[in-house]
Amino acid sequence: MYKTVDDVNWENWDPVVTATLMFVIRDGRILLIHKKRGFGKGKINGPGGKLESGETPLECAIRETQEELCITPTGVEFAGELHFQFTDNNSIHGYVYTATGYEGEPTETDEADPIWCSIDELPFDRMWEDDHIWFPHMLEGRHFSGRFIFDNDRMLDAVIELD
Ligand SMILES: CNc1ncnc2c1ncn2[C@@H]1O[C@H](COP(=O)(O)OP(=O)(O)OP(=O)(O)O)[C@@H](O)[C@H]1O
Repeated sequence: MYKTVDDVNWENWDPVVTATLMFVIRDGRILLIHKKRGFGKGKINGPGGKLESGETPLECAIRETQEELCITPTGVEFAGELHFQFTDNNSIHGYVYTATGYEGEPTETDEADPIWCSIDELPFDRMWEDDHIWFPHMLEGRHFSGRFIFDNDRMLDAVIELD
């Protein structure tokens, strides 16, 4: 049973899922989604999802943003990595990207509803519990690597490293 980040053998950690997140940030605002289905349904997050075979995390992040919001992000940069170990043995390795712009118009799809938020008023109470730990670093443009233990929706422990 995982309780703390130190309970995981990170050297040999073999995540069940590799996934991505993309955050378009411009003019003091960030483009988030209300996730309508799948893992994290009902929460506010960035567009993103699971890696498909043969795809790089960057390609996945762009594709998922196209699929979920009908936009193509531009000015994309790597922001950080997230390592989630769940008590039920699920585990997710997440790659986070930022973008400075996009082509197209953010549009609601079956998976997601676009929401523009001021970076000063983020809806952390409706987001995953880890987000408030690494969002400030992402918004400052610092690279981060986070390790987290979750029991379902509840975060049990967190460690964040900065470059
Ligand atoms: C535990 N704390 C967490 N904090 C922040 N973000 C988290 C997260 N845990 C998962 N995520 C993200 O949530 C998306 C799941 O989406 P996703 O893999 O697409 O799930 P979904 O069930 O919809 O699958 P498909 O759409 O069928 O691929 C994916 O971007 C992933 O990075």
